[in-house]
Amino acid sequence: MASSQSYLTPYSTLCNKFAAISRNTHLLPWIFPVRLGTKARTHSELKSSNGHLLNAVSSQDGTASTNPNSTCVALLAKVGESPNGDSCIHKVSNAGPCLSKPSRLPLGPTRDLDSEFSHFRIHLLSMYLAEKEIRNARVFMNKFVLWDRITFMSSLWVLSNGLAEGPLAEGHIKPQSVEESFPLRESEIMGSNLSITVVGASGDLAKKKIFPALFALYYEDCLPENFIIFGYARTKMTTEELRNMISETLTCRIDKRENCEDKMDQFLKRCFYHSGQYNSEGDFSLLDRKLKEKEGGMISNRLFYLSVPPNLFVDVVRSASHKASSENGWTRVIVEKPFGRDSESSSELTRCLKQYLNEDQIFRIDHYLGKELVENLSVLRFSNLVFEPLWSRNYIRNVQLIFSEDFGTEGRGGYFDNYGIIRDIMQNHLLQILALFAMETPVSLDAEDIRNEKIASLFQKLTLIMIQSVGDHTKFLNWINETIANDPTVPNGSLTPTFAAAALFIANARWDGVPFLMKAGKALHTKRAEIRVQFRHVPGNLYKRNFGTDLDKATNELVLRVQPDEAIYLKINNKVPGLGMRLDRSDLNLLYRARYPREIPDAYERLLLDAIEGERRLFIRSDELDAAWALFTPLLKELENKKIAPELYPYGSRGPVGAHYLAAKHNVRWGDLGNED
Ligand SMILES: NC(=O)C1=CN([C@@H]2O[C@H](COP(=O)(O)OP(=O)(O)OC[C@H]3O[C@@H](n4cnc5c(N)ncnc54)[C@H](OP(=O)(O)O)[C@@H]3O)[C@@H](O)[C@H]2O)C=CC1
Ligand SMILES: O=C1O[C@H](COP(=O)(O)O)[C@@H](O)[C@H](O)[C@H]1O
Repeated sequence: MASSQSYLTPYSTLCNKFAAISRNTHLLPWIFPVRLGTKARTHSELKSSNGHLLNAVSSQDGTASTNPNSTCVALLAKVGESPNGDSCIHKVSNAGPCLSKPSRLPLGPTRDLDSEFSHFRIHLLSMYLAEKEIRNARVFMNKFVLWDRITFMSSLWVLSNGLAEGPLAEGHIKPQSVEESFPLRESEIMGSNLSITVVGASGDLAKKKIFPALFALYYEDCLPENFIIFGYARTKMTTEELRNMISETLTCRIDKRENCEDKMDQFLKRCFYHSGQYNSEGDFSLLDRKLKEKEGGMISNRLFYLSVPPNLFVDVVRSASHKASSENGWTRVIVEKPFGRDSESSSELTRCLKQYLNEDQIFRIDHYLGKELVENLSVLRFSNLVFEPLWSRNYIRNVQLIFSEDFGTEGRGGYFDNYGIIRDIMQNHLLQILALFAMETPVSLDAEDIRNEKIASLFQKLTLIMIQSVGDHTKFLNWINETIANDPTVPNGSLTPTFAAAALFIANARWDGVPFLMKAGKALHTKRAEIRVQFRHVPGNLYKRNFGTDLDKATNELVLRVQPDEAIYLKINNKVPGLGMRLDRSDLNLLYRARYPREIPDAYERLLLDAIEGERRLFIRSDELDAAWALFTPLLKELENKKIAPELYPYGSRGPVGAHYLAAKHNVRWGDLGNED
């Protein structure tokens, strides 16, 4: 290694190069895919990662040591400095004027640059590069966890532009296994503040779901130490009134535990209110001022939750992005559905949002993806040997996705009449579940790999098959219940369906010919969401005669009950104990409340936490959304253009009988009709 001078001189010139990277927009696409792969970490893992890293450095230059601090000391000695122990890492971390404002570096809101450990690593890497030891630098970098490599690749780009070789090709970066990454929770990075603004704070969803979910996250210590929550809406309200409003809906779900009341008080103290118009940049500017006051000069990361009707999304995003974006941290926006009414309006919405936001700032929520059992689908499939081999047309006869609610459009008739059950439930919640159920194995669990797989292996190959039910035109089961007709918020003569059923097929090798049936309805006899997988008959079944004539009854069925009372059970045939040979259908039953006594977090908790941590896996990417609309738009247009009148079904019933015709046409019997269900 060279003298201290030779390290330091070129290092200082690198500052300008770092500053210049923001103008090198061609670098961003290169850095971007890697950034998407970042994972959150815990503080202790960061520390251990730091040790790992230092060991990697030391093994490079022969100063092998298992102690990060001594490695640090040894390295610094080479540049003529002699700090000791813990102070070493801090000293090196803070070195270099160009790194004093790391979050302004071109990577934008990446968490790693906020960390002093990253500064340290950049510094060390720059030593190698300054010595034109590009090979060593590469080896060094390859030892890093993915998270670190974001920092390093950006440095390498800049440095290699100005130093030894040309820009590094992507191929130089060795893929890192998932196991090797050490997630760091953003909240644990020092000196940053998280500000969450709930836009539409006076509304139903905010009260019912968003504030309670935020409180639950706070209770579980999942929010960063420094966070504030602002409610924003037109309604005139004081902060005190907002707190009173929220406190009415916060459940001490964990009330069996201690401190719930205290925690609630502490949580409410972090909540504030600002009243403003949704399209007023002036009002968002005032919000920005209040946010800054509370953020107290820390790096600010800002999350906006758009809990307002969709026609307000663009106004809010425009005003917020112009006037209330974070200046030194990240800004993210959670958007609630509906994302348009059809392909055209959805693309238009995406186009408008993207005038103000990048795709990676937009978190389109589909709260069904945050439900425990839906999240578990991939685990069940990909980490159990017994299921994946059966997961195809060879063994599966049909798949059923069932959603029912035992209440009608009450209170949301205005919204619902404009959308209907197909847009409200099928095009998003059920289709997303179908995609996760049927996709091919993704390359990794990375958000982009999963979403790519959903698109590539599935959406492009799906066809929606409909059924004729009434006359020549009604190709979709399309029912309306009595209450929508009587709901005062629904215009007279509404043709909006509250019940629908559909059959879909996937034209690929795995699923060819397997019907995927969906049915969704409001005002039915029960509230339930489930996935039912009916397996084929046992060929040449020795016990055939024990089942009578109805062989369907004897097939295995796997049920994932998403709600209520989460469960996974497998219906099997079993011998009834005794001297005779009587067979019985029994369940191998994993009832969550029996197995896991801890309460299951609400979907909104999981999704909010993911958005805070920048994890996109459970959010809808714009191309997924386009594909979902492309599937449903022609059908919706046909229904609406032809003004096909839905048939009535009684409130509280099991829904229209036509759903059975649809199933029968595809040799399917709905699984939710059996006695045991
Ligand atoms: N509620 C639910 O269960 C679910 C809701 N969603 C979606 O979440 C979002 C929010 O839902 P929800 O809370 O029910 O919606 P609300 O209808 O309650 O609207 C939220 C807030 O937006 C403001 N607002 C409502 N209508 C208008 C309007 N025409 N012009 C200007 N401001 C208006 C009101 O605040 P103020 O008057 O104070 O400004 C209201 O409190 C919507 O996009 C909805 O589709 C998605 C899934 C479930
Ligand atoms: O998105 C929606 O979901 C709810 C049902 O959600 P759940 O978590 O209670 O099952 C539905 O009532 C609403 O119409 C729809 O917009």
